[in-house]
Amino acid sequence: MAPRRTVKQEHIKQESKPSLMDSQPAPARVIYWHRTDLRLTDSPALTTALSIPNIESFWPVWCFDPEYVYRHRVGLNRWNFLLESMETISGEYKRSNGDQKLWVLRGRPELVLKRAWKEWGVTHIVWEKDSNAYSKVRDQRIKDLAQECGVQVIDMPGRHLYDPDEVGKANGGKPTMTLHQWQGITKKMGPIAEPGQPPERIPDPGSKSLGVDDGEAWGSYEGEDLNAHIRTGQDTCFERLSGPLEDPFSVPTMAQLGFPPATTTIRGGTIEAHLRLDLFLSNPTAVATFSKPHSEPTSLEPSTTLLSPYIKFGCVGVREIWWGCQRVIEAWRKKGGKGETKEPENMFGQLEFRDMYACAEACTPHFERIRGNHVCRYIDWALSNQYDSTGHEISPRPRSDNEEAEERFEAWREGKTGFPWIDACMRQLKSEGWIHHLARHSVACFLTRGQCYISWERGMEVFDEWLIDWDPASNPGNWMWLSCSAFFSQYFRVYGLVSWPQRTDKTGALVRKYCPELKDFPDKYIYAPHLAPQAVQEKANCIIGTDYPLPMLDEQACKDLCIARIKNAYTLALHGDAPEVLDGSAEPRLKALHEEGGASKEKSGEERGEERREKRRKRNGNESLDGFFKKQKT
Ligand SMILES: Cc1cc2nc3c(=O)[nH]c(=O)nc-3n(C[C@H](O)[C@H](O)[C@H](O)COP(=O)(O)OP(=O)(O)OC[C@H]3O[C@@H](n4cnc5c(N)ncnc54)[C@H](O)[C@@H]3O)c2cc1C
Repeated sequence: MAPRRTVKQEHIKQESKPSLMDSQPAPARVIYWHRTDLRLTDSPALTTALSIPNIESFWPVWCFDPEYVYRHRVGLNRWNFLLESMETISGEYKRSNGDQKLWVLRGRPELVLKRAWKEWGVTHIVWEKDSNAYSKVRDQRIKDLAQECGVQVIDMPGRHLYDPDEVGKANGGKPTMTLHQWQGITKKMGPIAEPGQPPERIPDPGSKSLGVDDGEAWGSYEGEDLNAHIRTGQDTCFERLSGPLEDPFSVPTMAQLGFPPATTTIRGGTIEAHLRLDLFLSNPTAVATFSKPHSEPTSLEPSTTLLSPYIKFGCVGVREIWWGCQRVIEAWRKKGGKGETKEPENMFGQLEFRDMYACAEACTPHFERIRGNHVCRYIDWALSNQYDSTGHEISPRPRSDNEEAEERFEAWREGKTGFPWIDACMRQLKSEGWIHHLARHSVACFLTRGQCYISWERGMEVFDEWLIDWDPASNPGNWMWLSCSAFFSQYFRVYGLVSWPQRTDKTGALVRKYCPELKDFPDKYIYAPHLAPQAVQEKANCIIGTDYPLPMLDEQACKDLCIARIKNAYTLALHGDAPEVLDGSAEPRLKALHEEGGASKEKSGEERGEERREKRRKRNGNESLDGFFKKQKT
């Protein structure tokens, strides 16, 4: 086992001034600002906050930010998960100290924090650092404000195995584009820190009031409410900074936000997170032999850990998972366990992928779109973002004149493509807020390079809204991977819409659950009901074309067309920051290539490379993650 590395404490400047009376540092009044770190365990930032000398008062705070509430599309399931996670940690605080809770301040962080600093005489604010672009801008605003107000800021990494900014620096400011590259860099950065001990007792809060707090525009928001379409009731969330008079500083409810109940069965919070982690760790063989490519996207019960929503909201620390797996596997080895899986398939590989994307995002401007994104290949997808002559995205987005693409996109989103595997995955996503990784592969491949040739930006937005585990690095990163825009280039490997799900479930259980109109079809036709004879359709009480859609496109013909076009885009070899992409001349050039059809006749570098890799794999008998994909029929 790697040597224990403890959390560095040098961020705490010991500059709390000694009082004149004695050598004690001046009393510290500390706000711990929770963001997506809703846990008390494995939190270097919280540990640091609690080790500030001579704490007189301590407030764990959450800023309910109107920017997040209105400016970011968030589905009901993610809202619900967030609120449950906030309630749970509030309860944890209360259990540690009856006077404590999560102090929820409703309004813009720069307004409500400033108010709290002033009213509560705050000396320090501490938070877990985020590396994504949005958080960096927000955090800098708060840092500047804190400096003006004489409040000391401490921000500590802790969300990832390694600080993505530091990994990026060690990589010369460049994004990590392969796991191998990320591993090479982090190997030199020392072992992954072990999770620290959770706090024993939380100090008392000082004042429990912020004085008169209504009448101010704490939660004012000028822009369009992007969640208006899911609000069914009145939104009263921001009426007062400290929430309802009868329950001050409480966690908002779905009803106060004007939302109806969520549909997901996935419960939020750190208790649930640890139960789930313990359950996974309780089966050492499963931990040691975990193999992502061999998990089952068709399974009704998740065949992977389903820890992602908890990791997203920080209900569990990544180091707890990492070291939990290490310990279980070591004990299993000692007992003679055999057949251990390796990176990237195993659980360590999964957590490393997350870190790899975080570093890529931290080092890539405009990671979430094509234009201006230097790691993303330019492909002339349908329904790409539209920009005006000054380079600003046109908003609200005009409907494209490519009606066919608009209709296909809508059908994909609503689970009405006529391909039961795709439809079941999309309906599960909408209803549960989570789908298996390989289900994500299937629907993303289908929408982009597989059949529809629609921009990954559109698919990513739908995931942004519906995933509970939405992550600003992993979501665009994986969409670029799946669309062969970055990270992965074997665009000729396309998931079969029937053969792929059949690999792990010939009976179509997931389809029967999420597309109940198909539930009485025999197994033979469950993934392609349009091929069933009329009599079979009648017996199943479902006429294809009436009760369930006909396939919206020809799978094979569209696949061939996509491959040919993407090959042309690879030949053109432009990325999102190329002058031709920025000035709009790339599109006609690529369209001309499609019309000539020339490039597609020759084998591309990727295809030739793939042939070489395949030969090597055959020689070595080695099954990599990609090798596994190759095995399935396309
Ligand atoms: C198109 C697409 C979009 C995705 N969007 C997101 C997203 O917004 N947020 C997100 O957390 N994951 C995303 N993923 C990655 C992955 O699908 C999920 O992390 C995983 O399915 C979560 O389930 P789990 O916790 O059971 O995973 P497990 O297999 O049990 O893995 C454990 C943890 O490792 C991490 N992880 C595993 N695979 C990946 C991966 N490929 N990329 C990044 N992290 C990974 C996650 O934190 C996950 O919880 C996306 C994948 C695709 C193909």
